[in-house]
Amino acid sequence: MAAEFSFADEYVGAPLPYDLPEAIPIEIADQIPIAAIATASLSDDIPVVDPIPVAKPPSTTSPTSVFENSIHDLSSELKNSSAATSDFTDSSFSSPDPDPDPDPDPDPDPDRDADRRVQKQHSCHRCSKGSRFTEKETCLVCNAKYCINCLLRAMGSMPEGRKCVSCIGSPVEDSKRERLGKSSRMLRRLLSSLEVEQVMRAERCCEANQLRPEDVCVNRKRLSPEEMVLLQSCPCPPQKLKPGYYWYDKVSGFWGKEGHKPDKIISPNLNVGGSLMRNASNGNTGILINGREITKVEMQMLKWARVQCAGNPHFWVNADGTYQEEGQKNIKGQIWSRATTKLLCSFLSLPVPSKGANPSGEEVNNMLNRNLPDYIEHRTLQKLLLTGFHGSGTSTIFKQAKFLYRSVPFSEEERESIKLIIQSNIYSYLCILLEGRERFEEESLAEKKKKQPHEPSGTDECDSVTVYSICPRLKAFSDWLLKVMASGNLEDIFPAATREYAPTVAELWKDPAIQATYNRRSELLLLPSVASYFLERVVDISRMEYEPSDMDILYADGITSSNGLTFTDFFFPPLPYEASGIDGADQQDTLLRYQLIGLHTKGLGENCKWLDMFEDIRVVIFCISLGDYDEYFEDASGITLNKMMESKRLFESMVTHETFDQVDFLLILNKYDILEQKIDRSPLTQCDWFDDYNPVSSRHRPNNDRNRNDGTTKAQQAFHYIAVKFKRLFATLTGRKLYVTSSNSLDSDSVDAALRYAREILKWEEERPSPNDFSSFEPTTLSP
Ligand SMILES: Nc1nc2c(ncn2[C@@H]2O[C@H](COP(=O)(O)OP(=O)(O)OP(=O)(O)O)[C@@H](O)[C@H]2O)c(=O)[nH]1
Ligand SMILES: [Mg+2]
Repeated sequence: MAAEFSFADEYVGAPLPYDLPEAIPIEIADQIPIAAIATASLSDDIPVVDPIPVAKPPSTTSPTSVFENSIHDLSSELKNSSAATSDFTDSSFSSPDPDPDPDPDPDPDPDRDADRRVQKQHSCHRCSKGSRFTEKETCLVCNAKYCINCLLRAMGSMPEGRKCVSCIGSPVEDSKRERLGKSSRMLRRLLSSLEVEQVMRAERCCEANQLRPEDVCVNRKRLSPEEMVLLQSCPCPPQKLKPGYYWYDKVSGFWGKEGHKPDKIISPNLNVGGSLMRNASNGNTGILINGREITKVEMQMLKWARVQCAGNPHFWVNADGTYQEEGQKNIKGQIWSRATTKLLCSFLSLPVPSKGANPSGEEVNNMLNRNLPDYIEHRTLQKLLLTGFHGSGTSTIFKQAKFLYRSVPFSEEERESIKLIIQSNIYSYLCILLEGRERFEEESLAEKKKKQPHEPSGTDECDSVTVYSICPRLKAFSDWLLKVMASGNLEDIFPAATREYAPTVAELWKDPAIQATYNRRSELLLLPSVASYFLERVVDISRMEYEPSDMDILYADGITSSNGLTFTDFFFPPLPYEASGIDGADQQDTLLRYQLIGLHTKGLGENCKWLDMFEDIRVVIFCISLGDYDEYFEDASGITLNKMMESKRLFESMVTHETFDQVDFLLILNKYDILEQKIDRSPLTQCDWFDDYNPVSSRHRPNNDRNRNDGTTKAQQAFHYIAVKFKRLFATLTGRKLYVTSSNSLDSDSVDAALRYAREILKWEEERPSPNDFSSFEPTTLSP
């Protein structure tokens, strides 16, 4: 070893030998020509990356043979290990080639001397130059070594880390997994630190370099990709998992290699692998824990823990260590209750529950805070894009999602800014009302005049008063406020002055003229329905110490980021009935995280050009207000348009956008409550697109009463009609099926149901047969 150090010290400044063998004979080290080392130093013109993949270097360990060998080692280990494995006859495991070609590149010259063989073995795979002492980088798959001049040509941009181009996509040798993500000196010389970081990240996180689920067998069943994710991302996963055969006791969380005593306690209740076998750990004590015959050391541990073992009892042991005998209902004790038991376990090399373990299974509720490996994170994050026409309720749905699924829906900072928005919104609402009042006053005066054109105007004052008139003091305040708003200078008086004026605003709001104006709110196109909710409490809301309630936040308008994009990550907590008996599929659901991306139409750009950004969206949730059918707005050029028609236009451009040509759409027909309120007085045919609406109706029955023929209400009929209209439109435009649901986004349960429906759609999509699979039938019904 001393020789190695002196060797390295001698060549300070030159590249140090890479992969220096444990013991280098000093004579060889002394013979290395300095020139040979110099060739390994970084040349100024780093070779341009060769885009054409180089031929896969011949190797004594091809990717498959490497992998097969590890399986082979494993099965032979298991075969030898115990009688328990002798009946392991899973024929689905391909038996590895017992004698893989020992040398696919046989030496043509059997007389070549040992030094030359060593030289070839250690020279660069591409240029054949260099010796074992020149710095080289090794392919993680085939072991080919490359010198600094050839590395980039051989490995390209390294999308999966250090692999020859021809090895990309192949699994890495298990023994090399420890090396993943640990950069080498050569790489740091060739690439910038940012590039090195990127390559290392790719090496660590790309899917091809992960342990393959089918290489891990739990309770004699190979894992599926989902089971693998579940296992690796649970709160107490088996650390440093390698290919192999394992047993897992789901009830207690005990985990071990087949034929061996337990060596870990992992999270219980994971639905992975098959059923636990009695002989899983090759025990021969006659004592059973959760159906597995325990080993002698475990029996010893039980005895020390004062668990009565006479008569070979069969125990049920829970994750918290409590145990009971099979067939008996009472808990007999707790294995870990005595401090000495844990000590003895470490003495016997038996696992004890880890501090972080949460035996109650509460971890399911804490999934959001997990630290998932990037590749799992990526695989388990489902993106849902939420958008819709202005005022359709997307922000309300978004806020509901935060309230429903986030433990801290809004930070202190967010609440503070929402508070200011609410306080200033009040003045916007009031101004809409004041403008409306002026308009209505003028109209009614004109009408008055029209009715009595020839009457003598002796009582001037009386003539100029209408139900929309306000007293001079309030009129002066109104004029001043409208002027401030028109000049866009609300910020100048807000919030200080507005606090002062809160009592005047309250007085105005209560004034009969404003109330009369408010009664005609359907004519005030810009007045949101929540105006009265806030105006009622203007004095309270305007106070400095006002803190918006959840309801206030939900109702508040205008909480949208400047670029029109907001997002929130969440997972669906199990519903009460799900939590009691989470089955396999549902357990995997709780693992999936969702990202709700709220996109305001103003962020879409012309012709929805920014939609290209959303290519990894799984479901588009398009929101339409059911109340829009008889509502209008003025576009930029002053043309009055029907809101439902505009919603339809936006819907058409979204569903036909090429980014979403494979993406499922969920249409939320929102504001169902408003439809219920107005359908009786305002026919659906007000919207041109619905002019053929002809519901089966019972004339003498009120809105919410059941229709005599089929038991549906008017609102339900209208909803069905609109849903089918959109389904047909979608089918015509895309040839696909549209999912539709109704909601009232002010009601959290309704939003929860709608978003869970989006989750169902994702599940169906995953189960959906590929287009080539003609054996299954895809329903094409248009009914919602
Ligand atoms: N009655 C009723 N009101 C709703 C419902 N959903 C939303 N609103 C109200 O409708 C108004 C508009 O809702 P938002 O969620 O702000 O709509 P949006 O799609 O974000 O609209 P913009 O961001 O302004 O384009 C708000 O005042 C909401 O409180 C609903 O289901 N029923
Ligand atoms: Mg919004």
